[in-house]
Amino acid sequence: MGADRKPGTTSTKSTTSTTSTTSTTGAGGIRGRLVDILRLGRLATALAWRASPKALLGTVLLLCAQAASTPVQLLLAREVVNAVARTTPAAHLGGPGSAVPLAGWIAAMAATLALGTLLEPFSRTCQSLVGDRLVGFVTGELVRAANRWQGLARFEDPDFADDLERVSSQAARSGLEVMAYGTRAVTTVATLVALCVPLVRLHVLVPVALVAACVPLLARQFDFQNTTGSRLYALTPQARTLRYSRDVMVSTAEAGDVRLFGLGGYFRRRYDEAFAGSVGDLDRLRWRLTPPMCLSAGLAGTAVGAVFGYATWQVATGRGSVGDLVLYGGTSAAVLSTVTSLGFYLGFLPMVFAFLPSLDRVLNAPPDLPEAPDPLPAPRPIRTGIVFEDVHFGYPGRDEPVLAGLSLHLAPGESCALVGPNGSGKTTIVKLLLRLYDPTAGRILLDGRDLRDYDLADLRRELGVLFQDFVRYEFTAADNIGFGDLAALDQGGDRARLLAAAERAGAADLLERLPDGLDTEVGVRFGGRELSGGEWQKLALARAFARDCQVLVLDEPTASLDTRTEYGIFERFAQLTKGRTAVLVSHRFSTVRMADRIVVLAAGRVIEDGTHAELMAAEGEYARMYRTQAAQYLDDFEDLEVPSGERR
Ligand SMILES: Nc1ncnc2c1ncn2[C@@H]1O[C@H](COP(=O)(O)OP(=O)(O)OP(=O)(O)O)[C@@H](O)[C@H]1O
Repeated sequence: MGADRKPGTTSTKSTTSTTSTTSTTGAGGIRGRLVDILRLGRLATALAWRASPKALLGTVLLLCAQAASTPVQLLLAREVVNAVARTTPAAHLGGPGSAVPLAGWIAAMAATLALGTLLEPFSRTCQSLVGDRLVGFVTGELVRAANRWQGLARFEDPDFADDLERVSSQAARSGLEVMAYGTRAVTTVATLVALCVPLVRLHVLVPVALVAACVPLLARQFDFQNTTGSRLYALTPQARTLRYSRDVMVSTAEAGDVRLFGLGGYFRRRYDEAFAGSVGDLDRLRWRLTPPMCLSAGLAGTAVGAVFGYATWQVATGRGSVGDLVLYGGTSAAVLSTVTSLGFYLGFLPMVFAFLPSLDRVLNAPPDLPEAPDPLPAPRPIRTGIVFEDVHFGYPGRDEPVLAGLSLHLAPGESCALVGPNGSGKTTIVKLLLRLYDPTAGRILLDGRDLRDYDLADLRRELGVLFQDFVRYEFTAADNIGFGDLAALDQGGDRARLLAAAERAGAADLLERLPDGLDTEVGVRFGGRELSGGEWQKLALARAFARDCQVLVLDEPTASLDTRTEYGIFERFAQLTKGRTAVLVSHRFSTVRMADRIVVLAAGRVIEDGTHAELMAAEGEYARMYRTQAAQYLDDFEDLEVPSGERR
């Protein structure tokens, strides 16, 4: 689990490991940790710089200017007070005379104050600009990285899901935070030194004692930020659970179910419990860290009071001006607040650095499927077909195999239906054929060469697919079909091609009914026209048909179609799959019968293989399943006068 991974470490297991990262634990020790921090700092600043160089530069400069303003203001305050004192009967309290008149000091003081106040909104604006651009930039990089992962395993890895959660929740802005908190920490140290200089005039031990008294507070501040940051990191899996519980309650997809079953209150309670668990944990930690922080704050405050008392005594005994009193009092108070801020900024950095490795792992994750060094183009035409050769497969993170020694040959141009009980491995075979996973053992050959030898993008261009859980793109109907072949959309919209694909999928009548035909926005998310389940499936089927491919994979292609539409596809199936190798997965025997050949699976193995007639004659598992299927449904289907030449 992600929680077990130490914050700040960049080494990780399996698919999420990166070649560029180094472990920060073990032999490397502190040196390794420092090297890692430097590398991560470089990554973060490079991202922030690439997102918005001007705004980032502006932010850093403004933060430096803001840091300089406090000591300058205190020095000017001293001069103003002294100048005022010199105009009173107690002129000696104003110290030695100055060439600059009182008005000059007041103007300088007012200008510095105004400038300090003015800088703040500018600084905030610049930080917001960098922050927004950085989130956009990092999201762009994330999408780019995600496009390099061509398989599914990484998306199903909970560790990686935690990393993605961290990237979206915390790490996206980390480039800005490293820059902003890093700059603030450095400038705060500079401010601290600048504040200590005038205090030396009071007594050389004063700044030393004051800083020493503030160090415990600095340490406690750092500890508070650092510890809560680490705990937040460890709570990522809970954060994901929370997000899921929230999404279930507010998403359109689950809205009907949640209302019908009255699950709103139940999910609310689950959310509240999970939230209370996470927040309670953080609360306890914060309360535990607060008393030592109070004690150290008390010590630091006492030290400031002591400095002020000492300065007052000095002035009262004629060893300083009233301006000095303002300067020393203000400076010692400023030292305290500066140290507090320094602890805060320094404490924030480990938290930022804890989340940064997730960003690093996600952005630099290597391709998840091995790529051939010299990949072959996909064969055109396919000559000998597809062979599953003693294929074994188990999903990552699951012990039991799904396929155990599956062997199967799909001849070119042949249509093959996979049937079998739920969980027998039909969809898994399809996913392996599409190379969404690689077999654990054995090979899948296309024209005698392992699928892994081919250029993946080229291979996938030859695969048209309709997934069982097909995607409903809430764009236009044209987009839903054209996503099957982007060229049909890119070329200013090859409408004829889109319409032809719709026609093949039995979606022509649907397009006629839509108010703007192909240009109708579908789905309610953006106020488009909602479609029925079957209508969505027709568009998804059209998407599969839109691709000029040699292999067609249809997983439950008719599950939501009405009998007549299914029958229409049945009638034209031979023509639709002409010249293509087709793999059909279905529980509907009316669909299964469209195929030239039927392969029956059980527990990841082929138990029967033949045509419908052969398997019926064999009186085996297929015949039994066929007869068990709802007789009424089959009767309805057969009533639709199937031309004898079409039925296999
Ligand atoms: N992404 C996954 N991660 C882990 N296990 C999975 C995953 N997908 C499927 N499985 C498991 O693999 C087995 C085979 O699933 P598969 O989807 O291939 O079956 P199927 O024959 O297509 O089933 P159905 O008829 O219900 O669609 C099931 O036991 C399932 O729990």
